[in-house]
Amino acid sequence: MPSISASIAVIGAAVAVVYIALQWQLRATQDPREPPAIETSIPYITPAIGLSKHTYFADLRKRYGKFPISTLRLPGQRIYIINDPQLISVVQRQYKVLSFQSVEDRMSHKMFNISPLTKQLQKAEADAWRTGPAHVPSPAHAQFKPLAPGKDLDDMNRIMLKSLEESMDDWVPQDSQSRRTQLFEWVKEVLVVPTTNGVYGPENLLRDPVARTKYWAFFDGIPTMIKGGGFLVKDSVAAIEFLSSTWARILQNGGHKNHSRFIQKLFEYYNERSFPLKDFSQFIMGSSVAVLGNTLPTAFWFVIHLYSDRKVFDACREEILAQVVHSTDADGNPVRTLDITALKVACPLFHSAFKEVLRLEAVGTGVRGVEEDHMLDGKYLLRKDALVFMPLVSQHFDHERWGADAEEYCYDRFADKARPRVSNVSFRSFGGGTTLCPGRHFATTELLAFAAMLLLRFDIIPKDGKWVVPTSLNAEMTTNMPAPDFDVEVEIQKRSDDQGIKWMWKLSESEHAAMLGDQDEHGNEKAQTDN
Ligand code: HEM
Repeated sequence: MPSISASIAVIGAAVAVVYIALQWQLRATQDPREPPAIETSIPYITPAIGLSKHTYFADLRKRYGKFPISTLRLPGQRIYIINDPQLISVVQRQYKVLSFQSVEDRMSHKMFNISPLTKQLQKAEADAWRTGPAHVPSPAHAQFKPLAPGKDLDDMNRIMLKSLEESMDDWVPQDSQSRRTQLFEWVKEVLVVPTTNGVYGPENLLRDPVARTKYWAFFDGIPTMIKGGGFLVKDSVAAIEFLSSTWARILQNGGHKNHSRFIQKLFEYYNERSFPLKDFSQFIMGSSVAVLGNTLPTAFWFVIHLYSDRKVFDACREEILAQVVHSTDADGNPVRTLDITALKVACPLFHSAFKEVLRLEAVGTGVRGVEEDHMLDGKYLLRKDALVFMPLVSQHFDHERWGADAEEYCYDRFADKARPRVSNVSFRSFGGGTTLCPGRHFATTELLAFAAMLLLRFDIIPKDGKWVVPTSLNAEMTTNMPAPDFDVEVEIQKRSDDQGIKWMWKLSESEHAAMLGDQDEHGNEKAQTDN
């Protein structure tokens, strides 16, 4: 029988042989024209472990400096990490070869149980767009048109605002002056219905509390499903089945006509192309992740930053108050009216405080799929089927562009004319290029309106009188805007100067202000009209 030391020697030798073989294989399969490979100390394993946390990208920058582009080799997958803003612009211009559409299609295959026919149809649509003329919209763009500024978006905004207004009287119970609550949970509870009422319209499924419970079960399982662990999150899979079959029943009976233009357009898109109903009702159900996934955490961080610093609170409240019109109703009771459009066009500090939340708190990564071998900027070979990652932290925390205070919350950063102007490519919370988030106008209107309503009518006091702004180190990479690591217990109080006042919230103008980050289809910046 071999001694223990001999066994250890044999195992050690085997490990060494495997290690050398992996190192050899990694080098042999890495084309010298590809970006340099990093994190090769244990080939394939080191980056796989690192990528389990979003903090990995900041960590890589600390260890490797401001590298422009590098390769991470994972088992069966290459990932090119790009930090250089010039290269990011080049990526955005190559939107057909370095495609967001292919990432969306891959994700849908990981989350949903869809038929081979639907996969074929998805591929045919994507190929037709990729090889077609420049003016042909991508499948996603054809589906999400109602979110662009225009009548459909105005209708969505109005329904969302009405819904916010109707729910506001219950933010604190009507027979009470205050309520104690966990802030993130509360924000989610009060915003989920107005947001989805706006997007889905009068027959919104998520008005039903059972459907909302199912949505959260689905959402919580996404990170595991994406990693191929669907069998570990049976509740999520069952929730998808429940929600999508409910959608299928609605659509089968023509119920989409009672929903918003957004849903009608999605239905028309899939139906005209003969996608099976069972499959596309899963996609329609899944759209709720795009709608809510980033919106709800952004609302939480916005509220925390507005209320946790008296200076920010006072400056923003004062600016909004200046837009409030005072009048009386027929019985002589005080009426105050706020035009929500003014929050975008006449409240530069408040608008800046919002953008700064998006800049500072975002942890996500822009992702693109490489459709064919491609020489990026004529310099770096990107191999077919690899992924391109553009981590937000590399852009948002760059001292050269944002200043030495890049890691701090400076609410007036975007309104301060003394600061140098930063390129849109460096502000990536809504993504960039042709795939810039189409829901950004809706989300911005809603979150500014929600925060203004709070500032004007409610005080928020932390449990022990002292604000603790949570970290988000443990957040999943499912969304760009993270959930906090812990919730914050607060008391929400009706303001003493708000008794007996009737509030009117109106939306006078159609969407017209370009968001920071806007770029045209070539990745060039659009003129800024909102600063
Ligand atoms: C604060 C809230 C939001 C944030 C931070 C956000 C952020 C993003 C980001 C980063 C992307 C990927 C873009 C890229 O990589 O180029 C995206 C895509 C998308 N978002 Fe949003 N989003 C928000 C709210 C919304 C809302 C409310 C909707 C719908 C009403 C929405 C609909 C979409 C859709 C449909 C896409 C896919 C676009 C495409 O395929 O071209 N988003 N969003």
